[in-house]
Amino acid sequence: MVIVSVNPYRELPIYSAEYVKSYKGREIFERPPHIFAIAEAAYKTLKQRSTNSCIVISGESGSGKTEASKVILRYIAAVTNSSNQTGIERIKNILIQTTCVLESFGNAKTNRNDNSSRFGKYMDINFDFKFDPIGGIIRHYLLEKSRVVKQQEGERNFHSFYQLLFNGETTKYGLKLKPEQYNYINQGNCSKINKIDDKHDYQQVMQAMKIVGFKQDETDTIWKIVAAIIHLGNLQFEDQDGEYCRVKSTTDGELSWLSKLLSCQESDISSTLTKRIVATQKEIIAAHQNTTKAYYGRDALAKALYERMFIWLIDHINQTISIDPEKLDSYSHNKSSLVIGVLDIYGFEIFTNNSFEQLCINYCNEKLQQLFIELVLKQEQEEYEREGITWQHIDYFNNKIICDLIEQPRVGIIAHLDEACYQVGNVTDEMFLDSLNKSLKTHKHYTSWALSPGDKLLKNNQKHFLIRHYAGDVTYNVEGFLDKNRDTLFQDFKRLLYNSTNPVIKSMFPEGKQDIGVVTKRPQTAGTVFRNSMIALVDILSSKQPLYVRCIKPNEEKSSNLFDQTRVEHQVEYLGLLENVRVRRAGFAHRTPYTRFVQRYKIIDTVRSKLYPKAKNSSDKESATFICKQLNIENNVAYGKTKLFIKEP
Ligand SMILES: Nc1ncnc2c1ncn2[C@@H]1O[C@H](COP(=O)(O)OP(=O)(O)OP(=O)(O)O)[C@@H](O)[C@H]1O
Repeated sequence: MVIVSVNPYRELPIYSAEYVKSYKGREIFERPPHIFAIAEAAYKTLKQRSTNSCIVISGESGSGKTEASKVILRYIAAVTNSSNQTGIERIKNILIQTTCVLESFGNAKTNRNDNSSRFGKYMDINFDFKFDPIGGIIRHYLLEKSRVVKQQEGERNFHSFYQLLFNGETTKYGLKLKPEQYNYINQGNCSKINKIDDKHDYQQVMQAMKIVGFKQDETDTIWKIVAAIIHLGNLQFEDQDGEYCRVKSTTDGELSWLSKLLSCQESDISSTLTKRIVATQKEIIAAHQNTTKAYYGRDALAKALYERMFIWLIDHINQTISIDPEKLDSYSHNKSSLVIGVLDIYGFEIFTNNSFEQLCINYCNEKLQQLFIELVLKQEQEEYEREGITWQHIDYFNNKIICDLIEQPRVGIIAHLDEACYQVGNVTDEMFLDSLNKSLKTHKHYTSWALSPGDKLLKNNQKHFLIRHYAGDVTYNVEGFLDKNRDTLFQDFKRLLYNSTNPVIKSMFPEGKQDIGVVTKRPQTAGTVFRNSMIALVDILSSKQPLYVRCIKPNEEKSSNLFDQTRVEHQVEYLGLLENVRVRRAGFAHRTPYTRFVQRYKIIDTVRSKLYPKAKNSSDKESATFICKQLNIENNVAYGKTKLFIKEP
């Protein structure tokens, strides 16, 4: 089942209680297309067939995925349990409020969307045997943490930073300067934007955190971390003879504020930022860092702090909403609860400068498109062939070749990146690009400046490679790829924060417990972790009955050139919607095994119903044929080997 949702970019009066009522309990074909209809279909799948389903929301950045996911959550909350049982009401409320918290810490203004999700989210909602929500679990995917220290022109850091700076209580965090004066906040030159009221949003987040169950000291710690990162960005180093450096003393006392906010000793912070503890076979020494290395370490610390805090937030939410396995017995008959999953993940994006994160985001969208092709276009057509139904094959572009290009072991882009990261010696981003060029020079969906110097997208971009994605060509700048893939946080920083006297901060860095000199296993690279998480996500989605929301970003009001393909046409094309309609129109919307069909509809067989189960002498297929004849729907059905196929009325 697929619904196409075009972002209206304005409030429409179509989500009211009246609308909920008009979709509740209705079949999908009874009412006009609506996100509520998809949510209702998922809920019906659960109720009528005791089958888990998932709603996959996809589309490019800014097409309305997050808004659609919120509409779905609100609908499910509205149609379930109205008897006001406190436990269920509490869960429903928390599920809705988590969105507000996650948007504050995981969303940011980009050049494509003022409220863009910079992480992926998959939420399972658990239902009990009365089909009421009893809990849930959120899985998260790669937060774009590089944004914490670097933003492109016209973009902002995560909303949380501005919510803290504009809420009027900044003095308690030592934030006395204007937002434009903080280095981690001001790079996009747009701290304040018209469409977002940060002060108001801060109040809402505080309220939501309370409802979700954060204790006061936990909420305080979260904002202290955000404030500490802002201070960290203004911390400067001064050179001492080219080899050494020290923290520059400033009038704003960043170091002392960092100490207060992170509950760590000022001297420990300073030495961790300027020295690196190295254990040799004989001794443990503190190696001095030059300013370049110190700034690198400072940025790594800021990114790690934010990422760990974000993961801690989600873990904490999960602890509040996840169902206790011990109690599953009282919720369900078979020790497992029924589930509706909702996937809202970052959409396909092309910026002026695309980096490692865009490669991951666009790879994720390739995987989702592949799943759509597998489930909606490929399997559908294969089923007709398997069942022996006459079928005219409908062609479509299969993007598996692009998924392979990125994810294949040994030869894919991620494998090349890992290999470059694991090599000893001074391996550079350019060397990684060379290895791609050598290995992928004949690949239809890969090129680079060295391979196609005449390509207009690659002109003068010697450090870029280009992937011909299903949704368009994207050039990626390799600068920083190795570093982002290694994703190293020095043990010194983990030790520093593990020794914080704030228990929440301490709990975010458990590896800091390790003694100096202990050799640990090499962690997986960011690229491999992401690839594995995408493969696992596809497995989760494939195990459920999928329903699709395909979001479309509308055309600009003033389209620049009438002869250009419009943005909507482009999306319709790459999303494979035309092929989807063709398969659907030529095919059969409903199918059911003969046994189940006869079991359910034998009552309609007025001639022979009294004879059941004796009419079983005839096969289920014969009985089904008989029933269809009586209903006079023969022209709309096809008889497969094991299933009856029925067209839309
Ligand atoms: N159904 C809707 N009604 C009104 N406005 C909407 C609706 N859907 C989206 N919008 C508007 O479009 C903006 C972008 O939508 P949204 O954040 O849901 O996009 P997205 O597809 O999740 O993008 P990203 O991939 O960047 O996270 C919203 O902030 C809102 O202003």
